[in-house]
Amino acid sequence: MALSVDEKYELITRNLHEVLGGDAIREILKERDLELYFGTAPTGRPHCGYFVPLMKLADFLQAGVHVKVLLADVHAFLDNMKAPMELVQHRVRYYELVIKAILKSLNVPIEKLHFIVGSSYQLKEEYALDNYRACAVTTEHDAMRAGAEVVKQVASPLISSLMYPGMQALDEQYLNVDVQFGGVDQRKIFILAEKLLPMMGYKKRSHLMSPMVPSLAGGKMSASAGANAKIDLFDEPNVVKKKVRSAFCEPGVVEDNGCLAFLKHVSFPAMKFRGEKEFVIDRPEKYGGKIVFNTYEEVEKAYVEQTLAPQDLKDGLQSSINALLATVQAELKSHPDMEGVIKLAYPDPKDEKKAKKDKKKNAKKDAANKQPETEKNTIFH
Ligand SMILES: N[C@@H](Cc1ccc(O)cc1)C(=O)O
Repeated sequence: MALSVDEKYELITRNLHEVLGGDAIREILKERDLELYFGTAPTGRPHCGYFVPLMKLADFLQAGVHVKVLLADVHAFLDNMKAPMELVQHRVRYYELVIKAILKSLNVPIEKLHFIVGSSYQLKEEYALDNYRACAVTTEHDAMRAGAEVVKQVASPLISSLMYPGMQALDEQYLNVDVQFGGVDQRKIFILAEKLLPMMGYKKRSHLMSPMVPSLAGGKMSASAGANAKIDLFDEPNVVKKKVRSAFCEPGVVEDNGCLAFLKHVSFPAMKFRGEKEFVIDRPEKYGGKIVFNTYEEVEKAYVEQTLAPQDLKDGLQSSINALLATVQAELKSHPDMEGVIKLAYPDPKDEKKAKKDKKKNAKKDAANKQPETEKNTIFH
């Protein structure tokens, strides 16, 4: 069934924290399909929090948007070498498989989904020159501010981390899109892009931002949340159960409640995509029996009125996460060499230690031919 412009706009912007340039999006939708990109720096290992932006990608695809996923390998390196160059190519592969598996599990059409690796165009002459042009009109102060919530903050910022925001802005031009989508943590970079591109003679793009969803431990879902709060995509059902059980979930309180947030931003939209109509909490008969909800709003209302207890909410949540993960895992495991991909992308720290030791040994051997390394890995100290 073809969607109207209003229906598309509603689907594209639902559950977002902020929309910049919504009018321009509407105008384009009247004429043609929207072109959008979402960039992700393959630094760590994606966990269940990753479902939040991906649910939005599902909305975009459902609304007929051409979605480009930028696997930002160069950015992963520029950000304080969060991912060393040797590892980043392997992580790019893992991220692509994960994103595809998740979107497939939601039954959304993926013909309009494309993956682009940053280094495939960011190393070309034209981009490099534009990057220098961007550097020539961006102050150190503005670059620092733009990256404050994205790039790792250190006492002596590296030039690479200052180049990061400007290059993210340039990507909008080089990926030839109408819109960039990301978490609201990207806001300052988006604002920089809205100023920088017109200064360089390029078109200003619209920006869509998803909210930062609290983790199951309460607080922003980020690398700083404890390991127990993060559910890995390969976690077994009993591990998921345990992690959800230990989640922070204050009775009757919606704020900072990672369980409710996950239900709102992931479980309910996922259910609809998968054609499941009801959210069922299988409460034992002696505690009142099964509870059925049709919308997230109903769950929230019951929770606030305290007719739904945290324990029961968690029970429903863990079974919904496990149902989602079951299809994602089946999809990922159907890859002929999933284990090999993971091993290369996330080498066992023990093997890494050994590799480092070997490297040191070798380095000592040819130390005679080499200049001495500085302690801090900087030029002046
Ligand atoms: N800044 C994004 C990654 C990204 C990199 C380059 C882009 O063009 C877009 C997004 C992040 O924090 O994950």
